[in-house]
Amino acid sequence: MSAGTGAVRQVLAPIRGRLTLAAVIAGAGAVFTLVPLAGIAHLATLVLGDQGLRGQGVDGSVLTEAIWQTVALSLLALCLGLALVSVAELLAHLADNRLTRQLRRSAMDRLAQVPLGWFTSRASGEVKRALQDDVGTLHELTAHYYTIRGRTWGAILASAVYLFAMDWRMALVSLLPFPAFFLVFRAAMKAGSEENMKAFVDGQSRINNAVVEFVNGIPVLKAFAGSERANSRYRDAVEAFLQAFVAFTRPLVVPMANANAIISPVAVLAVVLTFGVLFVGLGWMTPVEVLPFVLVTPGISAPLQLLSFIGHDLHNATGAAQRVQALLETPVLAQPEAAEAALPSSNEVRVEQLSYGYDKQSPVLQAIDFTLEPGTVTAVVGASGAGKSTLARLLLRFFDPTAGRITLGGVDLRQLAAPELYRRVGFVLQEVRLIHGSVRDNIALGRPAASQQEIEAAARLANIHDRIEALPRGYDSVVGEDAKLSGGEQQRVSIARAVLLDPPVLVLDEATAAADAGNEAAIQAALSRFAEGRTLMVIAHRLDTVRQADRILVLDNGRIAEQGRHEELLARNGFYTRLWRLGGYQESTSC
Ligand SMILES: Nc1ncnc2c1ncn2[C@@H]1O[C@H](COP(=O)(O)OP(=O)(O)OP(=O)(O)O)[C@@H](O)[C@H]1O
Repeated sequence: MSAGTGAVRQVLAPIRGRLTLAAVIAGAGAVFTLVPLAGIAHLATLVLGDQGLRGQGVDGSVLTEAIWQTVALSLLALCLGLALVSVAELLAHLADNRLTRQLRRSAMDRLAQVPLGWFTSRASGEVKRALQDDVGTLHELTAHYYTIRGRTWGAILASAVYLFAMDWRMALVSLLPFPAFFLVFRAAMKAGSEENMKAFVDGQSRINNAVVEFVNGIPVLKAFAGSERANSRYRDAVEAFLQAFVAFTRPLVVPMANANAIISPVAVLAVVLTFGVLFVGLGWMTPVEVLPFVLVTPGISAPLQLLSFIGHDLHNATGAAQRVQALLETPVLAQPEAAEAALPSSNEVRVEQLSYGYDKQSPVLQAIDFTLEPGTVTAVVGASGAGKSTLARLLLRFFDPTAGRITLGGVDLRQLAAPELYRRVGFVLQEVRLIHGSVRDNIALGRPAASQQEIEAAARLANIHDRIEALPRGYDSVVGEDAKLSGGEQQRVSIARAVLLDPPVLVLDEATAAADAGNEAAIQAALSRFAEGRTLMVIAHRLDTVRQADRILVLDNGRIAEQGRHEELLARNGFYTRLWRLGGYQESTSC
């Protein structure tokens, strides 16, 4: 069993029994729908055969009754067969619905527990692909693949058994084209080597990526690279795919055409008739005994071809199942058991011997120690890549530290239930995420029960109330539709969201990054009002925005290089002073 088929098995495990049942019922349905063909052959034997009623000189009324019985039985079998196939389809679709619901729920449950930091390193497109596109691809497999397999195998086996029951010698030769098809088909598949197949699949995914890149990057590419070069990557991907496609399909075309020709109904009929004439000539069979073979054997071609085509569905679903399975197995952040969960005794945050690395080889933060005293402002500064944002994320338990710990009111964050943590520690981060909903919903995200007055008060404090009032539908305007907000305005909405939660501790990461000068002043004013009386950790590139902090931590390469107040650090003439000078700030000690 390959890893791919293993993933399909695992994903389908909850509904495997239902799918098997659906396939068996569909197979039985296919058997019944073949009965009318056997009925026609039987009618011919009744009417024309030497062993039939005519041959034995049976009177007309018995013959008529036998004919009607055969017709009635055939019709009954046809109706029953169609009903069984419909029941099987219904079962498979119900199982598919069940699986889709279960997969989406499990994925959402899982995503609710994965570290928040997991989302920062993944595009939302990746999650959407697994939850929407891949679950959709699995639909083809669950709702159709198994019933089609059941029907095709049912039809093939029932036909073979019937033909052997009629005349085993004729059955043997009539069915010869089918093993021949398999031999040629296998040879064709070998000709389309695995390497070519891999290049074909890789080419397909390169095109997908290039399309996304092309569409996302059109404005930048056009502005900087000129419209001529804008789509060259996409064109290259299309060309490469075309070559891979030709390399993959060229060796397949002739053998596949041969394979399909061998089992085309005309070819199968030709074989049946040739041997039929021969067997009749030899006196092994009567012409009417050849009829079942003429009627039934060509009917095996279509299901067999279908069987070879639906192999593609399985192939497509394999990749989808692997991605869904990977999403369902994303490592989660351990939450304390209700009995183990502790409540913080204060709002003091202590960071003790904290180390963290996104991967084991390269530590991003090492042996960090500091305390956020209640009611104080601590600023974290440092060069780009020093680890400032990582420190903020650890404080919000986006990840757990590799070594050391962070405590809130004496309780390790790992022992604190997530709602308790986010009730006490609010945050406004670089990447503002507004949901597709009204501005009111966006502000009240953490406290849906908040009153309109409370929401407006939060928006006023965040300096965004007047702007919201000016929107076409005020607080009911929908973000991205009639509420087109600039980066700085979105940031103020996210500040209002944090304000409404009224957390005693606040982590701000580059809160002014997305703002222009006017917006920045508005944001600064909002933040200083909001921060009043709270424990604040602010991360900033702009040193002039943090001069009034009670303490400044200067991060260098994941370690605290210096700490103290602005004046103390400047007086020290060390790393902070160099950063200050590099920033070109005029004023030195007064603030
Ligand atoms: N999700 C991630 N996965 C892997 N490495 C990461 C991830 N996020 C950040 N890093 C790496 O960790 C290091 C510290 O990054 P971090 O964003 O914390 O620095 P920073 O001081 O906030 O930088 P900046 O001021 O430019 O935002 C960098 O080398 C960065 O490449």
